[in-house]
Amino acid sequence: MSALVALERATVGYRGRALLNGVDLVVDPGAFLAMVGPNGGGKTTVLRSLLGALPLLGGRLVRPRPVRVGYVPQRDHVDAVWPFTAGEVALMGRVPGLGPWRRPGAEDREAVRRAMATVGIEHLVDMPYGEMSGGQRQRTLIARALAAEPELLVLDEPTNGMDPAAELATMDLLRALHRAGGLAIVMVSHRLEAVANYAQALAFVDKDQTLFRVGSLEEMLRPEALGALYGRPVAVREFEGRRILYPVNGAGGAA
Ligand SMILES: Nc1ncnc2c1ncn2[C@@H]1O[C@H](COP(=O)(O)OP(=O)(O)OP(=O)(O)O)[C@@H](O)[C@H]1O
Repeated sequence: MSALVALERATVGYRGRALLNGVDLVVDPGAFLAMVGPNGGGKTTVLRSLLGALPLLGGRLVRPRPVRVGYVPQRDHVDAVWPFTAGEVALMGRVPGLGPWRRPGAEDREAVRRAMATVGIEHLVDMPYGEMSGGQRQRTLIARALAAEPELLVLDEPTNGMDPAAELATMDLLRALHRAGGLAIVMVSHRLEAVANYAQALAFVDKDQTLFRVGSLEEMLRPEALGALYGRPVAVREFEGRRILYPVNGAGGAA
């Protein structure tokens, strides 16, 4: 089965200045990949390069066929004073497929209703976006992306600034979406622990360490890979079925 999209030996950066070189990244149908790294480490830059939104400075972006992508931007980057209801925001996800001069029709409204029901906010369709909680806004933005009926859902820091309960609820929702429909998911997070119980593959990104490394969850949670990201020993333990990460001192005890 061919990849949905891939970067091959890519150099990513801005205005001729490379942030990272030699980036190899393959997104297969049904993948669940999380890109993790410190703030400013280059995660969004790699994501934008993968989506073709930022020209590569070297290497290749491979797109074997057109792929429908649903993009969920960072919540904080979406203006909360938009004078729109949740339903109207979600309907924006249909706009790229409408073509010029076509107004949304019954099919578009039905796609929006389905998307809002999928993320559990069908009852909030008439609520002003600006009056929603952070978690509700996140669901609205995910519904907007799902309304486009994507094969690949891309999310930039979907749990940023959320309390632990809202973070878990959002990650549970993404897992349910992934399991339900063979949807491929690529997401960015600066918190490894937020994604270590959900993603199937991880990419560690930190331009300051010239680090770009991608592998299966098991591979990337080994001490050696974690040490490369954090610059110190980090251990993973399972507690009540969930992985927990914590720094350890040289002797192997908790720091
Ligand atoms: N449009 C731009 N032009 C020039 N430099 C940029 C641009 N956007 C981001 N950068 C720089 O690229 C580097 C990586 O930024 P990027 O947003 O990719 O990091 P990130 O890992 O996604 O961070 P965060 O977790 O804070 O969103 C930063 O030093 C940033 O200042």
